[in-house]
Amino acid sequence: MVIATRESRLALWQAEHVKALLEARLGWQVALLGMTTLGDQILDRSLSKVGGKGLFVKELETALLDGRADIAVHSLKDVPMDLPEGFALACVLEREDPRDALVSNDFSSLAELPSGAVVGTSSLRRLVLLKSLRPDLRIEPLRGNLDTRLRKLDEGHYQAIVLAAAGLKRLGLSSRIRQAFEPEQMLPAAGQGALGIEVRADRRDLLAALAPLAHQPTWLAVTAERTVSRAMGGSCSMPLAAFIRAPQSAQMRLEAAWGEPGADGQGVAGQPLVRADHSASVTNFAEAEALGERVAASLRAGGAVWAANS
Ligand SMILES: NCc1[nH]cc(CCC(=O)O)c1CC(=O)O
Repeated sequence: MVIATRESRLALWQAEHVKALLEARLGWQVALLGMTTLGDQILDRSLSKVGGKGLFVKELETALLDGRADIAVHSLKDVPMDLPEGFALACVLEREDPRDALVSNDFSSLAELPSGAVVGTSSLRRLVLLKSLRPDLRIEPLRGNLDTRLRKLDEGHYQAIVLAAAGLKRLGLSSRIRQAFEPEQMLPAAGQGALGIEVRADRRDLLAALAPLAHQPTWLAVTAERTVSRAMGGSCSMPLAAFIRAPQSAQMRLEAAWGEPGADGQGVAGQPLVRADHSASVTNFAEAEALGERVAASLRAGGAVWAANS
């Protein structure tokens, strides 16, 4: 069994995590195949300008196609809802911490940041959510893997940065989290904190073997969340948050938020976020997608539209 993985520390941790799971639960022998993707190479431009979702997964899928690897492990946040023809998600694992986290060397919360403070993030979602909480902040682009982003903070380019708590925790960097935002403050991205295992759709053997590893409530919840993303335009770089807090209940409440990034990437002053939320009993994928579609329709009715690369 070979796992194709990106070579960032986070991707390697995730691949090792799945390797250990497969060895313990299925008794398999697993090796890792490290690869560099386009998304890892392009560090100077915002992901929204270079193609967004899919950038991190294409090379891994090529390895699955030509048989160099059997499975690929992904952060679901980076994976488009509709995989390319011939690929399938074999399972989604139980979600870890879905929250965003503030990291700073000088301030212990968003509220403590002085007026006009520079906060690093290249996520349009984080930009619009931060701007709605603190319109006075200056948001500056911040790309690169976790270590790079932390280093740029430590070099003094930003007073604070915002990134996924899950990534920091996986790498043993929880001590750097000054504030973990609760979803009511900063709504997470569709799929944030959840890992998925991708295989070639014709690998029935793998689909069957991996099915027992699935965490069904997480899978249903992230399906609903990712349906909102697909319905709004499908790019991972939209100013969109979509999140289900308590997926263990048959009644799932899907919340979403949308903001206007503005031409200068600083948001549009005074413009409130478009918010939508609906609840439904979700016991299968069709119901999850229907819930996601309803929330997306409400966002659009509230004025949310995605003009790519605007
Ligand atoms: N876009 C990069 C990315 N993809 C997944 C995670 C975090 C881990 C996860 O969501 O499972 C991150 C880092 C970040 O957003 O700070």
